[in-house]
Amino acid sequence: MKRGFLNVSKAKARPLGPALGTVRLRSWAARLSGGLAAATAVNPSPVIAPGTKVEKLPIGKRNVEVPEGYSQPMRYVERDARAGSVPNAMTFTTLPVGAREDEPVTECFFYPGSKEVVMNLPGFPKPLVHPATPAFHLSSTPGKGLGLFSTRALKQGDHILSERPLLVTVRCVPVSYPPSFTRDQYYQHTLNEFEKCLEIPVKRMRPEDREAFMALENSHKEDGSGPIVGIVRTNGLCLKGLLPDVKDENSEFQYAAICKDISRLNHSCSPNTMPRFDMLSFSYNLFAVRDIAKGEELTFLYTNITCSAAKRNEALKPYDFVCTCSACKDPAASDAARTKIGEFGAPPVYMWLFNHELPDDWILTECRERLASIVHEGLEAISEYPRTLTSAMEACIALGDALGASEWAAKLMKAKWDDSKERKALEAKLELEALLDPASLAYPAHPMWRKRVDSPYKDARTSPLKMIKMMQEVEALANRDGVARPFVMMF
Ligand SMILES: C[S@@+](CC[C@H](N)C(=O)[O-])C[C@H]1O[C@@H](n2cnc3c(N)ncnc32)[C@H](O)[C@@H]1O
Repeated sequence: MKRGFLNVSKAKARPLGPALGTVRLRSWAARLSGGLAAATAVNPSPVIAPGTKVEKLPIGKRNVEVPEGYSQPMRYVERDARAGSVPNAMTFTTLPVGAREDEPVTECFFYPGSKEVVMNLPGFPKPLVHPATPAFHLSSTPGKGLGLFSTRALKQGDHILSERPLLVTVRCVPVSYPPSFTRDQYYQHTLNEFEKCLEIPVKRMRPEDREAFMALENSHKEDGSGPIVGIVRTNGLCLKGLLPDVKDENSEFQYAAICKDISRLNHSCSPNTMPRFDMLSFSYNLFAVRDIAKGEELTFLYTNITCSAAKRNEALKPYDFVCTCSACKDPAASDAARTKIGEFGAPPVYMWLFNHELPDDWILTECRERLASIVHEGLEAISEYPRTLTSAMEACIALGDALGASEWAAKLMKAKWDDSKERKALEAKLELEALLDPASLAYPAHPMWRKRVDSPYKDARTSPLKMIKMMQEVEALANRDGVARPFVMMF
């Protein structure tokens, strides 16, 4: 599954979707000079700088000849698995290091530093935790090939499966090439070199894992992709959090993960499941984003689903199918609703907090309307859903309404697929659990507690000093716990 959202805005990049098929390159005119990065390569230009041009790998029928003699020699050296990355060289490794034979493992093709990001996590590797009773099975589905189906009725937030990916790989390899290459030759050369690199982790896989990997769907058989790159482009999920020193949120999406089961999920523009990656166990957990009936097909989003049906189907072209979900079949009303949800995001609680020209119930009315629209469109999987629940919960806290806040906290608790920084901050302090109880001391201790009802800024408009203090307080609240929450101020 390709999740083609590397080159979209931050807000749209948030939903974790399937993704590959875009490749981050330095500008075409600049011509890459770094060598292809194998385990021993020199100057692999590993982490592409923010702001560099994003280009899509080719799709459709192609047959491009590449002159011989420009392929980088691959020298691949096995080192002690416990050893870290080699500076300026890509790393092939198996995680977790030293796993038992019956423990699932992931073959990795990493930029320098990514192995350490994982290995240095306190508590890594945590064992996988599976649901007590199996919740899915694999079966064929008319017109879509294989797919996953529920084996029992599932409630929103139910855990469906856990799995370590078969492969985690960088989404492109920088290659060197002569100025005489055409753009098409350059793309083909990139695909050839990427295939050569990926042969290494695939060869390293356990035989049963290699068999499962090579049996995955390939929708890139005619565009010049080799068999492994084709499988990666068809089945890769965007994976973030593996780069050291990330400054640009979009550059986090430089890895793709290919899974035995999750990669069998078919696309829907109103998906009923969402995976969340857990770095400590190095595994995906798949959750139901709403109630699912026994026997229903489990689905996932391959692309941004808050745009028009025409744009979605354009983005789905690399997967070689046309979506026939109800929103695509009847886009008139759905297109407008989805575009609105995508454009407006979650209701801006920090904008309302001290804006006393807006009524006290303004934010909750907005949240309820937006949630109704999200649920109507079947978009619970997108980040706006938990963010709207968070806005509603925080609004109640700011109004001193612990009972109301605890009801929103219970809804937010079920959104277990939410992997936002806000959610991680709540989880780190076990705050969400505490907020489930309206009598909890977590309420009076909460930084937003009664901020709106006890606001000293009701007459801020008449005092520039108060206005400045108010802006500082909003900023401090929005950026608490080291998390930069989106906030806007409009007065
Ligand atoms: C990641 S695979 C999903 C599993 C795949 N059906 C299989 O048999 O392994 C992606 C491929 O599944 C098919 N597919 C996924 N979603 C689909 C949909 N909504 N309608 C038709 N085909 C779909 C397309 O062939 C696509 O290239």
